[in-house]
Amino acid sequence: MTKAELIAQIEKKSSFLCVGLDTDIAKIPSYLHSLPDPIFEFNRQIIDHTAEYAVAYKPNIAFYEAMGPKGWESLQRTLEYIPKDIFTIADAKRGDIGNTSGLYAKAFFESMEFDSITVAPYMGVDSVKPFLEFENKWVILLALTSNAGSHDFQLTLSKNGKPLFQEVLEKSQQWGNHANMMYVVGATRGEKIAEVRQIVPDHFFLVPGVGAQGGSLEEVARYGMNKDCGLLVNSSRGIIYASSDGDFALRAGEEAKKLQEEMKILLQKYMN
Ligand SMILES: O=c1ccn([C@@H]2O[C@H](COP(=O)(O)O)[C@@H](O)[C@H]2O)c(=O)[nH]1
Repeated sequence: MTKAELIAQIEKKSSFLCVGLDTDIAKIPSYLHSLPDPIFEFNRQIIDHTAEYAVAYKPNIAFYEAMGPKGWESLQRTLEYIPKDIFTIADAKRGDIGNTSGLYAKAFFESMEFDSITVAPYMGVDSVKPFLEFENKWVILLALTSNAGSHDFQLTLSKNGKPLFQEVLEKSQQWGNHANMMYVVGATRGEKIAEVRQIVPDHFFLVPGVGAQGGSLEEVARYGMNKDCGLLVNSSRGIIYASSDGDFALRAGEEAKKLQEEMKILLQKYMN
């Protein structure tokens, strides 16, 4: 998907919502377990009830890998079911020496046809460049993550006085086709989002951490929004596990709608 197509979706739906498909067999209603592909059936119903409010879906690959070959099948079916005008993110957090990264890229961009993949930057330029060689495909680089452990490295100052997340942002601007790069910036990082936005004014951010992790959607929009919106805000558990009963998909739709309504107001207030 192109950047213009993504922006058009955001405008059309007045939404920058990404629904996280962190589908855990232990958490889905037990009556689905007797079906041939319970994970896909759960996702199908979630997609049916949230697609009008969402501009992106983000299956977290760990949840599917953990199920073995059946999990990969559920993932492929889910990807095929997502409407084609909605942006898809493989949250796989890959990155390795060049030839291996090239095969990760092929797996997620060609075999599976995701629009984007999350990539860890810490092996450097040759581990990221292979992902940037695919037209209209996107690398979403981990910059400042939402978890407490981001203090261990990302927020620690290097010998030239800059935090590592800043080095990642600055350095990655020199890598290959960096226009097709987005950055992961956690919603739990508050005002730090403004610092990130200053360094990369034009790039999209994938922002996990609202909902179950407690990040503020208002703060994300206030500090992170740019002229194109520039944000894809993810909520996984807060939407897909809004109910553990037979009304799970309806409740997911209601949660997605609530977020979309807030987003509509925030777009009017902060998009500049
Ligand atoms: O910094 C990061 C990077 C990725 N994630 C992923 O996003 C979702 C968040 O799920 P919630 O249930 O909405 O908390 C999940 O897939 C994480 O692996 C993140 O949380 N933080």
